[in-house]
Amino acid sequence: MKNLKQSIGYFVKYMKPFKNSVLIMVFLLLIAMIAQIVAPYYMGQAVTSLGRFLAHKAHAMADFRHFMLLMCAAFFFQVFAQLIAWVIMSVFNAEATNSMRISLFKKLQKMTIRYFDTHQDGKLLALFNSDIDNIFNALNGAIFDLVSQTILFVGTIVVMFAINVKLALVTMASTPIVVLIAFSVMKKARKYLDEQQEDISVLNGYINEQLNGERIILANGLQKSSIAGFVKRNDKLRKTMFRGQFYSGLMFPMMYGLSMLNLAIVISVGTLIVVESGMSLAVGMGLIVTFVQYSQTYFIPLINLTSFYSMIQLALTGARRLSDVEAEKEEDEVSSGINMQGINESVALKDVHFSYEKGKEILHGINLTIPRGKTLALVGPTGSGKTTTMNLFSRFYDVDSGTVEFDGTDVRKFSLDSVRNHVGIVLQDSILFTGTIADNIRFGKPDATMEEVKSAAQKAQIADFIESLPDGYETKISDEQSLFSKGQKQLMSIARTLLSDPEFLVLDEATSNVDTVTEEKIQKAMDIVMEGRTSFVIAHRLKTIVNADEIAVLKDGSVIEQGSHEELLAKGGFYHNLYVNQMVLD
Ligand SMILES: Nc1ncnc2c1ncn2[C@@H]1O[C@H](COP(=O)(O)OP(=O)(O)OP(=O)(O)O)[C@@H](O)[C@H]1O
Repeated sequence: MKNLKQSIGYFVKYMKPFKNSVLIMVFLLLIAMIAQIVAPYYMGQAVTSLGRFLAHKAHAMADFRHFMLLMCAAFFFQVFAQLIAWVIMSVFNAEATNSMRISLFKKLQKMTIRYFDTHQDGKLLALFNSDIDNIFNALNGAIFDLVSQTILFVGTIVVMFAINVKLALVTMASTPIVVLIAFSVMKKARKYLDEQQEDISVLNGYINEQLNGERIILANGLQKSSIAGFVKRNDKLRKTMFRGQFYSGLMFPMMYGLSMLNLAIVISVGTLIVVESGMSLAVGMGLIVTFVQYSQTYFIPLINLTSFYSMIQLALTGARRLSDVEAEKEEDEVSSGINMQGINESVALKDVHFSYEKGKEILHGINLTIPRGKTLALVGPTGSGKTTTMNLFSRFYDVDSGTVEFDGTDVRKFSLDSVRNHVGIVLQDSILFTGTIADNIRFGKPDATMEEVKSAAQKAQIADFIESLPDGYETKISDEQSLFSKGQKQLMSIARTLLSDPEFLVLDEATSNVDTVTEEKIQKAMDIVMEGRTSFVIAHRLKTIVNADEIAVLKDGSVIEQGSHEELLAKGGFYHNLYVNQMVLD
């Protein structure tokens, strides 16, 4: 029930701006349904008039013509009003799902890094290509019918009672059985349709993860186990899909069968009632024809509503999942807080403790200070917490205790906007976006001139490579992203950073997997980008940081050694061993 309330709340939120259109649509459908409800009455009256005419009452012909005309007018209004209502609905449905899509994308842009770290990309994509699609389909197909069929259902009951109470009761006699059967089948269908959406999202997440890791799968010959993982998840989806569709599909034939049975009851019991009441043949015939029609218009809504059940259910599930995302915690308001002006003294971590999950501390009281214009390099074995430390500087995560300080002020006091404006990040796995190389380099400074772009590329040691491409700076990235090596991508990312000129640079160097020539280029580009700039570098190859002003060694979340390259070598400790081992490997 709570889920249903949540889903309906979501729909109400996105339908509110279109309430006038919805009201006009409901009004038009009301007209259409009234026309549909009165048509059988006119048809019955026409049959009665015809009966009278055949019984040699010549004046009844005029009545016959009159009722036939009214019946045709009713049909016309029904079709016309339905057509206009359909057009109006199509417009507001497209608009409503459009704003759902935009809101979802905007919301995702405000999410914390923690959210992305804990949600698979594929599952997030399923929100767009499965949940919103389901809502669109339901709005387009089912909502129109939900409104019109409800009006038709209620209207038919009212008119039936107005015409003949006994026959109305006969027509509705089977309703409790119908509702009981429908309710129990729907309950089952609902359970499996809910599961179906969850299974689609799990499968999407798996496909996305496996495709991203295709290189590793191929390299390790893991294709079989990858396929087995897919088959397992796909099989679960197949089963829930079958069950969901089976139970929701069961409704239509069952309801249709019941409607036929009901029709037989209306004709036979209705005939008895007509005969017993001593009506004239013409009136009796007209009445039976009218109620045969009403028995249909009474059952059609029930049949339609149940046949749209799965569509509506999928949309309700989608709405709940989307509203769950809307309720997720966002990053702090980007513009609230002090505006960071720049760095005059230092950037520091003071007694920082941090954990991703409660009770599993990753950093245990880190103290690091980077004076303005200096470079601090962080080295340490894998899993020691280097990336975690880096994430704290840009406030991707907040500390459990202690502080991250810029010029002695807690980073949480600054607006996120200004922190991110002053902190530049070059990641190990640099991402290039769709567009040209030039677009990618001017990413952080969209108004940069071509001269500035070229100069940044020059300093980042990537200009020669870019100029060797047939389209140079205008080379499109979309399809060729994979043509660039990890090192080349990082050099472009360094060029991007040079152009946006941040006061504080956080750099995760990518030299671990690149060839010697690229390594040298990265080294040179790093030296240029860090020159005179306050910088924090995660180093994988110690050769690249021998000139750093300060080197800190991180192990199991604690800084165990700190000093210049020479000091640390002289100490003969962990850093010394690390360095000697790497030199041997080189
Ligand atoms: N998003 C996360 N959620 C939970 N635990 C995490 C998350 N990211 C990292 N960890 C854990 O935190 C610890 C430190 O990881 P981190 O990535 O900071 O190490 P690292 O020194 O950068 O390693 P590497 O050199 O391999 O990149 C590891 O035990 C890791 O499993």
